[in-house]
Amino acid sequence: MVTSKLSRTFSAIAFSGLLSTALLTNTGPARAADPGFPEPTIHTQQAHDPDSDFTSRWTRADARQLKAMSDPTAGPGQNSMPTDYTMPAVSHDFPDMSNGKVWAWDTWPLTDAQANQYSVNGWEVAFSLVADRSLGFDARHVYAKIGFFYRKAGIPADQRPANGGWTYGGLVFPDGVTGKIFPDQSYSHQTQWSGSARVYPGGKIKLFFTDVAFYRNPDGSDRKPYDPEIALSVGHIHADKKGVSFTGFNKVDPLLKADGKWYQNGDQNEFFNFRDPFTFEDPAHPGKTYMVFEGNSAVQRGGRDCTDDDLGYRPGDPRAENLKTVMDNGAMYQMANIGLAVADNQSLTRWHFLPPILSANCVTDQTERPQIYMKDGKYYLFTISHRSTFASGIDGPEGVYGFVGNGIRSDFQPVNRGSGLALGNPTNLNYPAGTPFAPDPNQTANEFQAYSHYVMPNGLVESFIDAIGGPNDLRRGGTLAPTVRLQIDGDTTKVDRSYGHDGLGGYADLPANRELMP
Ligand SMILES: OC[C@H]1O[C@H](OC[C@H]2O[C@H](O[C@]3(CO)O[C@H](CO)[C@@H](O)[C@@H]3O)[C@H](O)[C@@H](O)[C@@H]2O)[C@H](O)[C@@H](O)[C@H]1O
Repeated sequence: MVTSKLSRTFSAIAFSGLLSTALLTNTGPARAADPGFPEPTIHTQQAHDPDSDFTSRWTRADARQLKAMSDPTAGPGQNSMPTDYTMPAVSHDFPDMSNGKVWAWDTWPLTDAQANQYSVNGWEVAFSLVADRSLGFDARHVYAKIGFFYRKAGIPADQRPANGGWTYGGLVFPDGVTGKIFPDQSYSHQTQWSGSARVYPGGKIKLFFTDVAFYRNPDGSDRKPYDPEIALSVGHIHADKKGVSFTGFNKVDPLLKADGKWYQNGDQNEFFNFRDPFTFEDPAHPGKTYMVFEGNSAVQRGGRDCTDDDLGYRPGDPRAENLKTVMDNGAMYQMANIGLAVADNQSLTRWHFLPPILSANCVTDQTERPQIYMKDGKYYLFTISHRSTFASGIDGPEGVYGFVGNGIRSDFQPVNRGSGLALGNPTNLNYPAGTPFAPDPNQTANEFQAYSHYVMPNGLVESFIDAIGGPNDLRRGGTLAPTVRLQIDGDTTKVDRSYGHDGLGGYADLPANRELMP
């Protein structure tokens, strides 16, 4: 499981000439029947009580639309995915926001519970997972800490330095604060994973994050079982002429641990996913605070637990797959879900689980950094997923997947022709992962250019650069990518190519839309 994605990628660069013979289709649920691909599942978008046990499904019939809408005639060096849903190519000479100080990846701005982004006394603030540059980039997850960056607010992106003008402010937590929630503190590594930061009048900040301990195997071997808990720490922001600093963050409250009932735990699967809390208030349920997070369906790893509903084919669809065959091919190892929890008190220190709002059984194993985004009365559930975590028989690019409904618990409709793809890296789905992709002569691969996207107000999307280039000119990122803009409208989203330069805005641009003067 610790295989480096890039090593997998480049060992997979084998031009096997797997040009799909499938026909190109490009319409949504109402399209004419296509001989190669199924119709997507019908989703009503209907809202359900958040406390109910209705879980929407991202089905295989939905996810097969990803391939259905890819261009089977696109050859090596071409993107087969529609450009409306593809992030424009990032150039190989990208700037570094920390000027070589740290690797930076998952990033979240300072927001309130409605996802408004705040500048504080004239400074914009972003939290990022960071790791020392002496570590290899792929080793970063085990050593991640939450750091922060700040920059002057109100400067247009094209008037800032190329790297966005950020100052690296250091780590958020004093040494030894996190990790204490684990009763057995014999871990070999303690690390901090993603979350969200909510600001309150006066500058109080509630930082929700994933507290993680990695334990050494008894035989000393490399693979380490791990233990993640969703946690809260409270601090204060200080911002003066010189810059930004924090106090507090010297205590951690454990909030949620995977329960094995709705959310898979380590007894069921040592590779389970449980992390990335995103809290929000829902205008439809005043006085309550909810949280979405990444989880897995609570089944025993490898159990044959997918159902015909997870496949989601319309009755009589001749392109439907056989459930037994799907599981014989191993798809039941991919059992992602998106969880929901609700706070039991105003200070947000006590929470309880509700059933998941989305499952992706036999579709993908990871629905990471989920977030709820509200626009025009609609509720969008955005999440990120990797090409490598899709189940056997499903293929899609690294990037953002979106689902639209009419409440936080809805029969969510995957956006864009039922596929769910909102913003993918340039990828040719007709070729194995890692097949060189050359949108311009200076680049050889962009399939892993960006990841861990977060959708900000006005449809702006930030992400970090993972890797650009091929085996001969590979450059790892560890810094934020150019911001892009999505036009979000009903059940469609589209990359706004009039934003920035052909759709690519400033590097690391996370503009505040509100000001806080504590
Ligand atoms: O089971 C333990 C594994 O832990 C590592 O990987 C964790 C995941 O890291 C990424 O997830 C995010 C999104 O970028 O990054 C944060 C951690 O750095 C996390 O909060 C986010 O969800 C990857 O995107 C995801 O695929 C990984 O599973 C490690 O890499 C593995 O080798 C295991 O040890």
